[in-house]
Amino acid sequence: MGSEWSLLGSFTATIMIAYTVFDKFIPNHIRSYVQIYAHKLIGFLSPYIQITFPEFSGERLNHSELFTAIQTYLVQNSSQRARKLKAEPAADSNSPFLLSMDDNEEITEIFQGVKLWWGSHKSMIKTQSFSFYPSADEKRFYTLTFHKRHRDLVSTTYIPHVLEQGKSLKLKNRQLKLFTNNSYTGWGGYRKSKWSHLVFEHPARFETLAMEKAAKEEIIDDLLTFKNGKEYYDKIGKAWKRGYLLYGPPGTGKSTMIAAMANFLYYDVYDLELTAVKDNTQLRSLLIETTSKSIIVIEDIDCSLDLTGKRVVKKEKEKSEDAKDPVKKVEEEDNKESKVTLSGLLNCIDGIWSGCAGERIIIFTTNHVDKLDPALIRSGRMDKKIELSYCCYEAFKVLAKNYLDVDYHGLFSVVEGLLKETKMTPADVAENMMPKSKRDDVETCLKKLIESLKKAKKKAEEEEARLKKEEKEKEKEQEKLAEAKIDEKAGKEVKENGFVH
Ligand SMILES: Nc1ncnc2c1ncn2[C@@H]1O[C@H](COP(=O)(O)OP(=O)(O)OP(=O)(O)O)[C@@H](O)[C@H]1O
Ligand SMILES: [Mg+2]
Repeated sequence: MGSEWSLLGSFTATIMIAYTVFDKFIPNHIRSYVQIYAHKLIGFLSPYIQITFPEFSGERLNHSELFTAIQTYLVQNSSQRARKLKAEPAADSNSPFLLSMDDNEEITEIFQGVKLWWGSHKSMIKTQSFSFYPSADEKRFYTLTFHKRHRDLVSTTYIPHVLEQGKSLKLKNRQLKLFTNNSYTGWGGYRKSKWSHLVFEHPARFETLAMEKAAKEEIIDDLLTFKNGKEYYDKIGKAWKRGYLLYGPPGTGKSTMIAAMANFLYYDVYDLELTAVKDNTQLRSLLIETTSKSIIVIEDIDCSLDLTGKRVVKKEKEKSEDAKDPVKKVEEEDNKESKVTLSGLLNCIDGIWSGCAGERIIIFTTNHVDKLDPALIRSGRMDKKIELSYCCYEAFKVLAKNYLDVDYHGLFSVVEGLLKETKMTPADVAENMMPKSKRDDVETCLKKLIESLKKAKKKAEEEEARLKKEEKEKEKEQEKLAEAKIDEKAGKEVKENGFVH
């Protein structure tokens, strides 16, 4: 084994020295010929096979999932064995930093009695243009070297094993992310991503979500069935996705519920701001870039999209004036209204979207469910519609536990009675009940809430009385108008016929 290792080491070193000399002193056109023949010669002489795994792949140089899985696998397996290590901040993990093998370092691994060598490399891409993204010009890759008699074992067993281990380790270590879409200013290649992300650290959980217990359990069951439903979706031949529509007045917990869902399922959240998407093509490429095990959220769908397909057209005169001003022209380009149409969105939801790897949830929220186009919310697109409404007694009890840490208090019955007669959102109940200083005990907080509920009740009653009064006045006016019309008609008849009925 030792001799094999040193043989490979000296062989690699010779090749590297030769390559450096060659890279520096030989002109480009000769270099490519020499490279082809040198590779052939190495292939002929060496009993070893080498596989390269580049960091970026494909025509658009997307980040390779393969590379990421290997990287995770090697971080776990190399830190004990490599002599040259590098420490990097762990953006995607629970620990503050990660140790992995340094660039141009190699480690050996024995798999089913077979020896393999992993190498970590970095090369620079020579670009002419000045770049603000120095790291984008670095090309990183891993190499896997093994004897050619193990070709089958490596390709059919070892590499799949590494990928599976890497992916599951990543899943185990990862932190949830909250993605937001960047407004389009030329997402150019791999340098500017379509999505930016932060670590998702919302504390919401189903236990702290204020709503009726039965409704909550139904949603949890639904989510669990979905999460564990891969085989079922395969069996029925349906894409593994689910659509939810959350609707209700502001402050009833729609966004909070989305956070609770993400924490419960351990899915990333993609917060899709439709107004920053210029057209259907961009929407499609954004959705294609989302990963599985994610929730895609479109908040306030009624406000984000012109559901009738009509666009606000600027007056021609204003347009031509703006066109003369170069600053306004640039601003206009940037602020151009979103041209995402309802049909584009629907196509994305059930067309392209279905073709993506599964395990995705899409959630729409709205304050005005009646404003939505039926096509958007029909079954199959929105599989479950969840109404989040004003605070009920059960929801209040959850909030009291969250905010005051009490399960019961003598004043609860007063609150219960008032909640039956008054509409108050969970957000307002929470705000009114929250201790404002250290001196505020449970009773003080509950009394404050009762006071606010009474005020809200009085206000609602006054509002109702005002509306009733307005209605009556309207009715009276209409009656008067009708009477005046009858009088006018009668007057005309007298004039024309000269008599009264
Ligand atoms: N059902 C609830 N359970 C627990 N907390 C709630 C609930 N509803 C509202 N809250 C509290 O009120 C705040 C606002 O709620 P949230 O943002 O979820 O409302 P929303 O329905 O998304 O409102 P909007 O329609 O304005 O987006 C939250 O930060 C949360 O603390
Ligand atoms: Mg919200």
